[in-house]
Amino acid sequence: MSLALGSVADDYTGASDLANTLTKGGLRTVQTIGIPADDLDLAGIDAVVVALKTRSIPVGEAVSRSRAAEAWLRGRGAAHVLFKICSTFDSTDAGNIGPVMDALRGEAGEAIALVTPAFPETGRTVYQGNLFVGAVPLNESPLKDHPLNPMRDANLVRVLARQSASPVGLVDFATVVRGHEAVAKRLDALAAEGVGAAIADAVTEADLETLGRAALAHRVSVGASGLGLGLARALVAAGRACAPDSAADVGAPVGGLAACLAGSCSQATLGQIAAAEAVMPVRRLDPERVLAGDAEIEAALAWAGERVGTGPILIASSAEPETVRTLQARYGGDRVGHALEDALARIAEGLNARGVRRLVVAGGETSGAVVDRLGLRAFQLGPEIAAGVPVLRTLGQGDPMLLALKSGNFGGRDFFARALDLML
Ligand SMILES: Nc1ncnc2c1ncn2[C@@H]1O[C@H](COP(=O)(O)OP(=O)(O)O)[C@@H](O)[C@H]1O
Ligand SMILES: O=C(O)[C@@H](O)C(=O)COP(=O)(O)O
Repeated sequence: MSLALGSVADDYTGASDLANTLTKGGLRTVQTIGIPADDLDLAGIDAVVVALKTRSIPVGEAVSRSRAAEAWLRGRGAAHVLFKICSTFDSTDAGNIGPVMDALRGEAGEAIALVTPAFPETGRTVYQGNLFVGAVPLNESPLKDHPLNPMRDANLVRVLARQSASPVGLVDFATVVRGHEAVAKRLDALAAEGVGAAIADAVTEADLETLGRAALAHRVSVGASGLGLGLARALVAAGRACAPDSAADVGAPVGGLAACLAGSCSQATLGQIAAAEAVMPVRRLDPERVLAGDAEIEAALAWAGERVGTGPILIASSAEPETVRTLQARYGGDRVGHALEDALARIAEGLNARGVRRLVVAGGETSGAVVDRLGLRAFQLGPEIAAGVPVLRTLGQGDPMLLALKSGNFGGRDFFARALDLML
């Protein structure tokens, strides 16, 4: 069985977002955590999204892990590999989007890679190479305050050029609206000038269908879920995937206790935590106490143990930008980030040991730490909770669990309650 599409994703929430989009686009999709075990059953599967945790790790490791995942996908017949990045282009001048893209493009023997983070369903559009989040440029959006990768430049041609070894060009909107052949020509012309990557404008799903069709003529592309949608539709139109008619089904209820964890400090997640206070007990971790030792984790687990038997609970480390800045200035951003991710992962493990089988996690890095700590390896896709966030069911690991791994920025104010309603 050959895969119609492979994807290497730079974080776990991003991978579930893409797997959700590919499923909606008609591809039977599985999400794996890292390179799958050899016994993963790929019968009837069109696409595999290999989730890595490479967005905020040293460049060399991000490159080598991404290359290994790409090699695995190619070995399963994937003619095209999408490097799934964040729709808000989360990265720093050191990478990791540019270096991983350069490596995958080199590996694929391609002269140029099409790049677009556009995902109109969640308000991410690209015009003249500038990324908009809703109505504002990226650098005016809440992403300017991200704890790990504050995004302070909306011009992605400039942003990517700082990270890539080759020059970066633009496939502008006027070209995209002329269709996939015009895009293909523009890519060829840029490649002939020695340009190694082109940011492509996209405002609507129709633009992404055009870009998906153009990208499919190459072996590698870089983008968010919007490009995934374009690729999925192009594959179905070309008869290379068979568009199953049944919607994603998460199978029989798993039962067990339910809990939510939040490590994202995005404006969306802060609002969702505030809304959750009305419907479930919420405990806020004290980051200073987390940095001081294990007592805060033990206290949170004891608090949860008294409540989770009668209904879902939420434990959060999330804080407003000013509080985050103060803490980072005192202890260092990396140290704080890792300590809080690790604390929430250990709390997830403790909750699981107390019978929690349904778990909602807010935050990409946070989800990565939790899923790794629980040792989860692969997921089947369930129904969509909000744009970019599906219900996931663990695959091939004994008693199933249900998870929702939410990008910090996604979902409406009632996200936690809504997720739990769909996770039975
Ligand atoms: N109170 C806090 N102060 C500083 N950093 C925090 C706080 N709470 C969480 N963090 C860190 O912020 C980062 C949030 O990243 P992530 O989980 O990927 O969320 P998002 O999906 O919003 O990007 C994590 O490293 C997390 O540990
Ligand atoms: O493309 C997106 O916006 C998401 O799929 C994504 O990658 C989310 O990353 P986090 O916000 O770090 O969870």
